[in-house]
Amino acid sequence: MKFDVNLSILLTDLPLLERPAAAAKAGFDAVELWWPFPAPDPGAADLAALRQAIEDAGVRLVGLNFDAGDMAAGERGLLARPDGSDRFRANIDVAVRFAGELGCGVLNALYGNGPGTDHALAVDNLRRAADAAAGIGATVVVEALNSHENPHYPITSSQAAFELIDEVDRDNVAFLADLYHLNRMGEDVLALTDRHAARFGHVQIADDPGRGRPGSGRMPYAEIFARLEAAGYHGHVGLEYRHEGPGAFDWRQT
Ligand SMILES: O=C(O)C(=O)CO
Repeated sequence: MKFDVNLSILLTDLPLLERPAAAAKAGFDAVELWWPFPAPDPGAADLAALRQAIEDAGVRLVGLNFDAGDMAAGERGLLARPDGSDRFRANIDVAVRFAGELGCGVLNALYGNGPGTDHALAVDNLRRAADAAAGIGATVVVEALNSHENPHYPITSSQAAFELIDEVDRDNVAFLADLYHLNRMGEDVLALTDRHAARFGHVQIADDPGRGRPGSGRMPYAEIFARLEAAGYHGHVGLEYRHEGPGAFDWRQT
């Protein structure tokens, strides 16, 4: 498997611009990020500084979330939010350009919390994002989150995500299989992988319970990786778990 480090949830004891080099030092050649800025367009200087940090570290950016609002405050996307849609649209070209400059082929568009989400707006915004991403040969992915931690997020199953993706009807829109969220929702992630890996545009992992590193919970990750390979998944697997202190990546040696 090809693993990448999510720099928005791991290595967060370091300033953002030091995290790509820390990921490289830990033995990785790829990273992913939630939109790391408080605005849809932070300006050329901030974008250039982040790009430089990634390039200097010698890692590839393989996944980037579009601006999803204030994640720390609990927001989970802008696609379907009438009060966030303008912000999402202002971010589309900025995020796609940044991804294009770094050769990043996956952009994640989170739906947005209810109440008051507008499904037709989400479909329209996803089409706009997909059409922009097509210009750099990238895929836009749709993610299901677990409702225990995200009680207001409407897309909480692979089925709901597949339906949205089908409705958007663009070749470059796929499923982000976050196996932690799906497992927490009681989905059989092994069966899902066997049946639907061809629809996976990206995979993210954490163990359940706890959202820690593989081995900290009860998910059968050795089997999951074997099944992803057997099902022909060739993309990256993003490490999107929480870990404090040393040993965040020790499980890879076992
Ligand atoms: O908010 C989360 O938990 C995510 O996985 C976002 O990508």
